[in-house]
Amino acid sequence: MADIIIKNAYVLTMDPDSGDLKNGTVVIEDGKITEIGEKTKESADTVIDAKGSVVMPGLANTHTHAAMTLFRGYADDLQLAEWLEKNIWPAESQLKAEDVYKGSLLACLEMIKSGTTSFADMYFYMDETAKAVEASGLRASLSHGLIELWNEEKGETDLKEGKRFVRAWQGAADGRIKTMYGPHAPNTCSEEFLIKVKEEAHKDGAGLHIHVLETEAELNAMKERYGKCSVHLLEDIGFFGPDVLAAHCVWLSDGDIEILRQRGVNVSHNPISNMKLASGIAPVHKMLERGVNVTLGTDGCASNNNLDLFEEMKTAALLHKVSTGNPTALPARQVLEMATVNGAKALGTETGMLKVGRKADVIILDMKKPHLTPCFDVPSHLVYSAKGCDVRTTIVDGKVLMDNYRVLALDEEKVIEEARTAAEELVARVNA
Ligand SMILES: O=c1[nH]cnc2c1ncn2[C@@H]1O[C@H](CO)[C@@H](O)[C@H]1O
Ligand SMILES: [Zn+2]
Repeated sequence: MADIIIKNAYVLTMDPDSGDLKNGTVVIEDGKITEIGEKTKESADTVIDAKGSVVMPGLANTHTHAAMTLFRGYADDLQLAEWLEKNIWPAESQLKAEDVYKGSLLACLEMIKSGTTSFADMYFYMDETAKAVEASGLRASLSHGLIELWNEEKGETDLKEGKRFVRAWQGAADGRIKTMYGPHAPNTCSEEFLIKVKEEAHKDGAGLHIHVLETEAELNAMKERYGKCSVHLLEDIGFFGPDVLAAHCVWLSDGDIEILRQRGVNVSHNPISNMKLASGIAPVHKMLERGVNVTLGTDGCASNNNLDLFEEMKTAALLHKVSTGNPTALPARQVLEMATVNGAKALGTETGMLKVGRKADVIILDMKKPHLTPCFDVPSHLVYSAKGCDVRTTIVDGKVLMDNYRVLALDEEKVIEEARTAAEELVARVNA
């Protein structure tokens, strides 16, 4: 007997070896997809009639700072340096562990409700984010942010905490939690420090999550300090490999793109954050053309201001059409690939496709809505018309976290209320 059968759905597999099914069935057992077809002979405890719905792989948010939900709308319409150094960092200095728990739990709730089933995070008090992931049922790759700022002592302290975190949580929550090292950026960590972090990550078999060339200011600072850009510095110290997740990658030269491709680096494109902070436009069209694994991220809620990957998909598709002057750039299916298949590859998670043997991270979208009617092309609707709130059911690791808009994994009202109170008290401490 299976655990879950989803029937009568449009099945968007995202599997290059098999097409979509207009009216199909997905069977889930022991956390995995065991059958996909027109019909099944199986029976199951839970049978979901998905008539008028689309079933597809859950989305992967490859760059966020979950607890920054607490700073949603806190410091908008500012330059990145002023935003980060004058507003966000002083506010973060007042953060307590329990704030990070409440903010992360709010983020998990928002992700479950908008179809994101896995995410990559870099922040502080990461035990709390890990506990929130554990409680929520989501899948995540978590790292403690290392901001050395050329202070050797701070570097040591951060790295020690990063290592403790990696060792404490690697493979936790039935393997739903993976850990990474999170050196913040090449302009906030020294060359020597980045080398040390890379060595520790290799020793522990953990990945590396880093911001790269987000702003022109970073590019200029790197050229001044080292006579080369961040990508060349990281290349020269042997930092790059398929275990690296590089967020932003806005200010790339063609040579940089070639390095990222050769090293199999995973790029997290965050169009909304880049547009909001006016950081620039990442050369995503070129990267994809050359075969770089480009994925999608929202960045934190202070620079987005939500975690809805459906919004991110639409923004990516539109931004690269207007920036290349080519309306055929980033078509809907390619954008969906970035948010599913490519994201899963970057996080190393055996998800991202509906395929027999893959882990069952699955979402169901309700298509019987005014803004989704009529429907000639499902991928096109998912990118250009749908919103996260059209997701009615979210399944991770074969467990139903939200059933027909009802969140089972968390107490929704309590999570919202506690995060709201924590955020207000935090801002009161900052202003005191
Ligand atoms: O877009 C961004 N660029 C640079 N830093 C960021 C961005 N968003 C969040 N953080 C900062 O990264 C640290 C996580 O370890 C936090 O200080 C967070 O505020
Ligand atoms: Zn970030």
